[in-house]
Amino acid sequence: MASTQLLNSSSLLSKSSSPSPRHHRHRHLKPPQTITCTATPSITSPPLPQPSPSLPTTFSAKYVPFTSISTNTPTPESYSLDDVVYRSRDGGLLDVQHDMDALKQYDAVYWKSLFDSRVGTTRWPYGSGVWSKKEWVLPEIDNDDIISAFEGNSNLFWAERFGKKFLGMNDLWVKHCGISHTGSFKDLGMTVLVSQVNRLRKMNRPLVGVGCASTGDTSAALSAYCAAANIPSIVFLPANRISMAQLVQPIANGAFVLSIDTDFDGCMKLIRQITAELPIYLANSLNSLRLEGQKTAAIEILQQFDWEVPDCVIIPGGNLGNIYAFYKGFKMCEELGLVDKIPRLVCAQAENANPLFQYYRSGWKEFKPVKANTTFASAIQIGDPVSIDRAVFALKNSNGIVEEATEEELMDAMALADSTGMFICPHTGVALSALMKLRRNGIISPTDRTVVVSTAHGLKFTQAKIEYHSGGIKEMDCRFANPPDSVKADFGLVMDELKNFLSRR
Ligand SMILES: Cc1ncc(COP(=O)(O)O)c(C=O)c1O
Ligand SMILES: N[C@@H](CCOP(=O)(O)O)C(=O)O
Repeated sequence: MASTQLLNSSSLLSKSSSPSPRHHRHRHLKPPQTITCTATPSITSPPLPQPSPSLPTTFSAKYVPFTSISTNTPTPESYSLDDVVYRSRDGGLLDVQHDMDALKQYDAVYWKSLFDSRVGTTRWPYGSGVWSKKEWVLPEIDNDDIISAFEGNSNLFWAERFGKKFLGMNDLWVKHCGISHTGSFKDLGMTVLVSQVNRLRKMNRPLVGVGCASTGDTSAALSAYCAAANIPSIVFLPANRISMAQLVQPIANGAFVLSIDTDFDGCMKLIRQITAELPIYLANSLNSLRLEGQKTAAIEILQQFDWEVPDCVIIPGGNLGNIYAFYKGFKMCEELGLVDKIPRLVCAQAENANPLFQYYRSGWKEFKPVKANTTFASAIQIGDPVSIDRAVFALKNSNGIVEEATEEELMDAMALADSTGMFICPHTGVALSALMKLRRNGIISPTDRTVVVSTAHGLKFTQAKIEYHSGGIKEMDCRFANPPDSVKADFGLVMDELKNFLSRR
């Protein structure tokens, strides 16, 4: 039932049968103010500042070795975003570096006004929460090459009841990145990556498809965006380790799906080897393009708070790209003067897959990959995260914290959140458990403005919820289970049940 609901609600799928969802109407029209090949800032509303003719009208970005960012050392090594490259010459990570000098020519008021003016519009592609920040994301792409489902602009939910009831907090927020086209935050990165592949294929670059290893969400996003762009997608899934709802997504979207008898880390190793051999573009977050889209969620949070910076942001971590993406989004806002500080970042891991937590607890002495054990937070069952260096950098530079959650803690937290009207995924349960611990030990105070990043839709994880609420999980009390009562179709018996229920309230 969960998967049916998700598939029915996907606007990507309905696109082919119904050619004119509201935001596609303008796609091939060029309204006077639309930016085309260059990223000329364009503003027409009277109160918005106009770029002066003497200021730059194009922006650019390139790949540089991540170490040049983390050590703040200029490097001659760089690559065009049109190159197919995932690693620096010495085998390290890459990062997308924007021409900050050009961006700094415009003041903070300009950027805030520009971004705010695009929220909720139907103007292609700026109505997307990602592409509303195009100049900071992928400035040089032609608008017609963009593959978007108007992702982003997700609800920043005031978790009033959860905060007050369980934590004594009045300023707790949940950023629902999972309420999205394919049901997770991966849409934010995938629109950027697939758009760039679309551009490269139009430039006749010999890319036969796009591939990823996945614990479920990356593959769902990849296959949907590729289907929309008519680009072949190839996904490697760890056999029997992802939810049925996640498995059916790439299948339905026409991906070539290999269910492989290994764990995620094994699939990741294989896809890296395959993409080194074949002209298949790598879609995992090792590819730094993905993080450019994901970082917009951080910018969006600031925008939703009228550019006030929250005290703390808690993010569940697996392959560890997202924690860096959030850091990058916040940092860019600080560097360009939109805010004057960044929030404290917390990365939350499942105890059963906690290599970052162990590294943190050792005082950052030595990183050791782990064999990730089964966890209800199956999308973060990852023992050898590719973005470990990015995550450590983000945490060290944000006074960051790493926390972990046991299976019982994460499932209880999920059940408690659901009981206050949310319907979250187990990964968000991990983040909420971390928050509960940090509140208990006083690191987060009752008045701290705190944002928990919810990464996937709860409907993808109904099986975990069913097991919890039926109380059938080994060695777990399932304290907050709410199983249905069975009763015969008899007025008196139904009345008895109801009286019983009401007397307990
Ligand atoms: C639902 C969900 N939450 C959290 C994560 C963790 O994100 P990251 O791998 O960027 O740390 C993932 C994927 O790994 C995910 O699918
Ligand atoms: N949770 C992820 C794991 C892969 O992460 P990625 O961000 O590197 O693609 C998934 O859904 O597959």
